[in-house]
Amino acid sequence: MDAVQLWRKLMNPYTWVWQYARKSRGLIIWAVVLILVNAAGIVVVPILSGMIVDQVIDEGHTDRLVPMLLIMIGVTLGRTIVRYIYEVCCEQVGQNALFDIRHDLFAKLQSLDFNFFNTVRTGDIMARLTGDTDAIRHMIAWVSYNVVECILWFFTAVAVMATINVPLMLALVVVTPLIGWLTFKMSNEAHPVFFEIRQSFARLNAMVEENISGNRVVKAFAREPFEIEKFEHLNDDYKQQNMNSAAVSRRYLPPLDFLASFLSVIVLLIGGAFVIGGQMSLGDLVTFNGFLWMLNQPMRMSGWLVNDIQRFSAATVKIRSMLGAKPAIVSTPTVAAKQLQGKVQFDHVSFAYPDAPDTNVLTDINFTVEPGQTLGILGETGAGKSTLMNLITRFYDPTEGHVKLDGIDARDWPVATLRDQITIVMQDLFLFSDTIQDNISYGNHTATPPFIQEMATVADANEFIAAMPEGYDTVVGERGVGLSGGQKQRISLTRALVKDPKILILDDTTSALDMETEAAIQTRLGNITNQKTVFVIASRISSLRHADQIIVLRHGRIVERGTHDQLVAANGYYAETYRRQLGNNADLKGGE
Ligand SMILES: Nc1ncnc2c1ncn2[C@@H]1O[C@H](COP(=O)(O)OP(=O)(O)OP(=O)(O)O)[C@@H](O)[C@H]1O
Repeated sequence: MDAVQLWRKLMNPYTWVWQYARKSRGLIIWAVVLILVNAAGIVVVPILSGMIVDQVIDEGHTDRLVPMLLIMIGVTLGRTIVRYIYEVCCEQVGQNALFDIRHDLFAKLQSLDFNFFNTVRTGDIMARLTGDTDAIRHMIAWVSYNVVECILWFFTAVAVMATINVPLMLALVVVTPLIGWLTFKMSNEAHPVFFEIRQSFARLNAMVEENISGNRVVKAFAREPFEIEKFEHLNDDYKQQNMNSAAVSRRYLPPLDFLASFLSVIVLLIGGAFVIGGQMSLGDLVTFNGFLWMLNQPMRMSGWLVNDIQRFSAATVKIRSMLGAKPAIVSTPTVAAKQLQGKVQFDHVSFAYPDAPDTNVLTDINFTVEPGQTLGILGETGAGKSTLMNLITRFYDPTEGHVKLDGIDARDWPVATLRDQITIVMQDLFLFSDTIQDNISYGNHTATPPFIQEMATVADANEFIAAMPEGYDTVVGERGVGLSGGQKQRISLTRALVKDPKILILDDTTSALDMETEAAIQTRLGNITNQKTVFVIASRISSLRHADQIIVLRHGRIVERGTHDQLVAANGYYAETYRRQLGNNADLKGGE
């Protein structure tokens, strides 16, 4: 790697963060000006201290004491105010940048598809949105001005000392390369440690997140001690990683401190000799002593600042990797957004999930559903039913063949058009922590209350919602805590119906309901869905029997297809399931 490449690599995190900070250029300019003013003011007190010794104490100009003291107080006060203002400016720049970074991260999250969420754990994502973004804010709001201050103080001190006594200044400065070398070594050692701390924090976060989401399973299996042990293990790892970082600091900070203290010794020894030899006044020695902390402070700070810079650098890697993640499904439409008619064709479609590319979950699927028709899908668990539906909404693209909507490949439609007009009621029911009303109107904010109630009646939800203490205004918890499985299913179905899609996919939507409720819903659904193309995945024949076509999936292939009567006559898996369910429940027979 040549010097230019190395420089680019080192500057990479800063050029990246500059995109976010540069919007606050005005504040940054103010901060820089004020930092310079502060650095200029910092020399006043040591210089005046020396002058007091020489002119007031030594030469007896006592009348100069009060003005000098007043100037010292005034400058110190002024510097305090100036420092306060630029600290506020830097914090503001940091918060502005943080706001935009969080915005971009969240927008990126919305653009990523199932492939990303299948592979990255929620806790890890949360760590990026919290700890990592804060490391960046800390860099802009605190580390940045401290680094500038340290550099300015150091060189100002060196410059002023050079005007007083060059040999003494050189004697002090000669120690600094050693300090630079120690700082550089510490930085090298700290970098991997900080990366590990960050990873460990993400693991801890992911575990806690999973524990909270899965708290019912934990309690049901009385596995709290196991969870605590698992947490302890990760907690211990996090502690250990932080201890490792502290160990690096512990190794380097004492020699750095020692070198800083050594500077006082140099001033006293060499400066003292100059004073005794008459080459320097006592006042100048006092001034030199006053400047020592301006050499000292940057050296002491440098170790900590390097730590913070490493943390910043590790955080940018993680954040940028998420911002750079590419969704597999991208909208590159060749047709304009328009109303779907509802025709769905699968043309020699095969599919394998990206994490298992050699295992076909669907193989050579062919069927056509005309607008307004209903397709019923039956199949054993894991046969590929949900996967089939995920291809219609373009949550995934087929590995082979074409999924066509109104005769056009799904990849040629704008993704937003597909998702807007195709609604899927998933098996994995999710309700937001919000009112039932807002959950139901999630896909259609303009839905009127009478329409919502009408759809809730179709889904057999109106009655139980109305009976709740606050009716449609009842707040349900994350994942619909406080509702039964069947109630959640009915609210999810209402939500889908309120969106009034052209294509409706029901993935085992009524499985938690009793047969009578399910049959009532089916009848009412039949009345309102004659203009829609409907896909029904179900394990109960009663939910499938009225479909225009039914397919049976096994190991990702269509093994039977036809109407209810044809399939019963064919005497295959469908007929066998039908007879078994018929034997178990005389109602089915009655429905014939
Ligand atoms: N994200 C994924 N990555 C890899 N394999 C997956 C993924 N999701 C599902 N599968 C696999 O694909 C196959 C089909 O799953 P799918 O959920 O489509 O079946 P299904 O017929 O809907 O089952 P069920 O009736 O249990 O819901 C299963 O073998 C499953 O393990």
